[in-house]
Amino acid sequence: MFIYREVEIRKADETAAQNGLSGNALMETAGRSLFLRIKEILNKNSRILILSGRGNNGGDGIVLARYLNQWGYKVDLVFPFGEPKSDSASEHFRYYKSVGYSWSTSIGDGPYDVIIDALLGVGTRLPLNQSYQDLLKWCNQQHALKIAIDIPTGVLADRGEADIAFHADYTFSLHGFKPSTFLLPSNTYFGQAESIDIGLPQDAKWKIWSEKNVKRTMKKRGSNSHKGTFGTGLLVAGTDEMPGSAMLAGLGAMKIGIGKLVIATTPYAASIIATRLPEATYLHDGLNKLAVGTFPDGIRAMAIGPGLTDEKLIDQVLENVWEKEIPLVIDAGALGKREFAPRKAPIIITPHPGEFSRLTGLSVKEIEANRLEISSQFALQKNVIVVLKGANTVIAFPNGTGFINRTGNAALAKGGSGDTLTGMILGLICSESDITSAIANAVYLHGLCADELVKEQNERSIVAGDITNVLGRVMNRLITD
Ligand SMILES: NC(=O)C1=CN([C@@H]2O[C@H](COP(=O)(O)OP(=O)(O)OC[C@H]3O[C@@H](n4cnc5c(N)ncnc54)[C@H](O)[C@@H]3O)[C@@H](O)[C@H]2O)[C@@H](O)CC1
Ligand SMILES: Nc1ncnc2c1ncn2[C@@H]1O[C@H](COP(=O)(O)OP(=O)(O)O)[C@@H](O)[C@H]1O
Ligand SMILES: [K+]
Repeated sequence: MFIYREVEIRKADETAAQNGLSGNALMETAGRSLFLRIKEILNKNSRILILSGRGNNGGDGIVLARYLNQWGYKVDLVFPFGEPKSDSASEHFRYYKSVGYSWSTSIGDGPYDVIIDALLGVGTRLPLNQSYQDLLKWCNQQHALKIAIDIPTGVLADRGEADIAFHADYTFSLHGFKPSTFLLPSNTYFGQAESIDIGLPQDAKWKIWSEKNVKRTMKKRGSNSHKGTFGTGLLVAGTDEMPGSAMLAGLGAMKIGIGKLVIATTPYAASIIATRLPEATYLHDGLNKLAVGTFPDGIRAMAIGPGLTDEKLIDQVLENVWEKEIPLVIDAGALGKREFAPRKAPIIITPHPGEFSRLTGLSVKEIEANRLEISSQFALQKNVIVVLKGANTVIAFPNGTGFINRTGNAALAKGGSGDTLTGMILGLICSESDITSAIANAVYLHGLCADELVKEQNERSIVAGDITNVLGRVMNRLITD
């Protein structure tokens, strides 16, 4: 499942055209593929309205209308803003007319059972003028199944801004998803989003991390393995006031399969956590000890931040460990504004949008409307791996690639779920060899646990501590030989 920005889509079209696969041919494939998918959700007796714009999105609508006509569906093809003007759409319109199918520039008498929006696609520029807004308002008032081609008209391809937009039940995106499918507020207009293959090679920098990826990258442990195989992690977390953050992160790390875990925390926090997590060992007064240069032996990766508040000590600890060649997960209290000096081993930061706003100086609204691009830029500039949390968590790598995670739900919108994730990331970085898939799998499994939990109880009642209770069950379903 691939994600393409407008420029990448244009490049793919251009490359195809330069090498003999014309825009006209691509439009034919797009329209036919759309027909084959859409007919699965249509009824032969339905009255279908296709609203076509003047660009290539409208052209897809024309090809789709031709196939629907050909197969006996009742379809009205309407160009509310005039006849097509792009080359490929004009050619397809000529062919459409030549085979004798009807069309109009005004909408007929309703009611329609299905409205298909082929008005604007990736060429959209906002704002929409009044006549577009009026038409979209009318569409949204109709009691019809609403299907958008590529993106709902009124949203952009790459950014999340949207004012008035077509409120789709389904959006069928061509070649791959567009970033706005996962951004706010645009994603509220897509309904069920699906990607439609149009025969172009897939080489997206951004992908959706899927169950298939998890199954491919997480395997059963070898029978000869021992605790050393899965590494020792150092978790620097928790204070007297927030002992639970260290416990939740600790459970995350241990229950996802770390070999050994050392928790650097306060003696009071340790005394509480140890009753629930006797498997871990404890570095009493850990933050102070690490700040003066103590460091336990044999650590394979470290996470710092959950439940921590003392910025001075945290800065000191980070300075001391910066040169160590172990991956470093920086979360919560350790995510103050910092420079991220160059470092040999990977840095993983796990901000929620509020924390990322402080790190970048951008507003939360701006971040949500553009979370892929902003995380990607930050990852590139600072040479860090960014896990930007929230619905559709983004994982951005310094080489410009990235993943979107689609598991999880609002049950996670509760204190402590981020702490659990930090522990899970630490646990998989220690116990798996590939850091890229380790991070993505931790994020995926964290969300999947919440999806599992809401099958049995209301999302309001689920607490962060429940996540790791179902982690073993969820992993059993995914991890095979
Ligand atoms: N590789 C692919 O993915 C393919 C994409 N195709 C389709 O081509 C579409 C892109 O086509 P285009 O580049 O022609 O772009 P659009 O079909 O999105 O239309 C752009 C046209 O609408 C106008 N426009 C933009 N914003 C407007 C606004 N606010 N008010 C009024 N007019 C506005 C522009 O001036 C331009 O003339 C895709 O979304 C997809 O549907 C397919 O035809 C086949 C291949
Ligand atoms: N609506 C939601 N859908 C999916 N995931 C969510 C949602 N709300 C929160 N989450 C996830 O829950 C976690 C919350 O992290 P965070 O805000 O840091 O919590 P805390 O600091 O209290 O532990 C993140 O992994 C985030 O992606
Ligand atoms: K559209």
